[in-house]
Amino acid sequence: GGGFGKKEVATNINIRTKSRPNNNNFVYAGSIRPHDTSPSRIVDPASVLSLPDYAIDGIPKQKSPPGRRIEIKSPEDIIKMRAAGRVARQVLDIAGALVASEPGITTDAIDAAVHAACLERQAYPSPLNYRKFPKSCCTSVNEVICHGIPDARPLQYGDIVNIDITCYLDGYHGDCSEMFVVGGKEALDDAGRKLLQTTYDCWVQSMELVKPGVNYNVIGKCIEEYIVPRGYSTVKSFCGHGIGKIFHMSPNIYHYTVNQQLDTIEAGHVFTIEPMICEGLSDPYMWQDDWTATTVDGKRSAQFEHTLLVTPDGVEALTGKLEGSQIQFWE
Ligand SMILES: O=C(NO)c1ccnc2c1ccn2Cc1ccccc1
Ligand SMILES: [Co+2]
Ligand SMILES: [Co+2]
Ligand SMILES: [Co+2]
Repeated sequence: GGGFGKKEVATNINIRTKSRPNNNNFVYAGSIRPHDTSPSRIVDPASVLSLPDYAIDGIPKQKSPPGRRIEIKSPEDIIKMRAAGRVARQVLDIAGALVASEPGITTDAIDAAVHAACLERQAYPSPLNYRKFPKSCCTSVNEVICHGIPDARPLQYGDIVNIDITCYLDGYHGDCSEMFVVGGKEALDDAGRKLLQTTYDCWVQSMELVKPGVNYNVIGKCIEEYIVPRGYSTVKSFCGHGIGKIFHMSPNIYHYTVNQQLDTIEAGHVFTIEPMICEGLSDPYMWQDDWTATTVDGKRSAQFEHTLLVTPDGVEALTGKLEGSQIQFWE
């Protein structure tokens, strides 16, 4: 407020280019290093259909349904979540096309394109200022497990990068991510191809199990039993999550075997499955920025994510690929 015509802008986080904290004795596990981040992008509230409750102060306020109850979406909720999921998919496709068409593009430039693509669709880029996160998407390269911050680092030939998009459209979030290979399949070593193929396959198999009446624990069991015999590990510190009007809500979705009965999957539940699969150890190692999680051993990690709606006879990926979506070599 205040001032004539001064627009209240979403995000009041620091607006200076921030050189990343990097006191010299921090030991990095792999070869990725933090690069400078650009000033946080702003959102004019008039340009989006609605703002999430954390947009100004960074603090999510809506609470999940009481207890660990899992929300059953109404028909109106579902219509709006399909729209949010479709927008998230469109934005992810735009980001992926940039990786293919602009060799050497920085992850910050990808973030700028994602930010613009969200606003063009009157959607708010959900990660922006969510618990003070400084950017509009996550870009996680090679040994970065998740929540990589878009910055001035140019993508390099042979990098694998997860781009994680969440869009808030007209009151509902849609959340999806996918891997991209800088330079395409020929730029990637055989071990990298195997990592991506195995991660994709365990993810698809776990989604195919989703239908009413099944226990949530089948998801993690399926993932872990598929990847461990193939020599990989699955990250336990970050989960999939319920999603709707709230970015993260119950239930937690575990990507590993939990030896106990969890809740039962029911029609109308909406949640993400987003396994993070590692070549080596799956323990996260936090950078000094408190966001970026890498593997402890510097080996690579891969992730895919869909927002899923449980239907009476199975499951629907609300962020599923569309007519124009690029099909990747592992699909
Ligand atoms: O579901 C997610 N991606 O699929 C997801 C979960 C939690 N926080 C997230 C995301 C994406 C971006 N942030 C922002 C952030 C907030 C606090 C710590 C680190 C990152
Ligand atoms: Co550099
Ligand atoms: Co996501
Ligand atoms: Co998610």
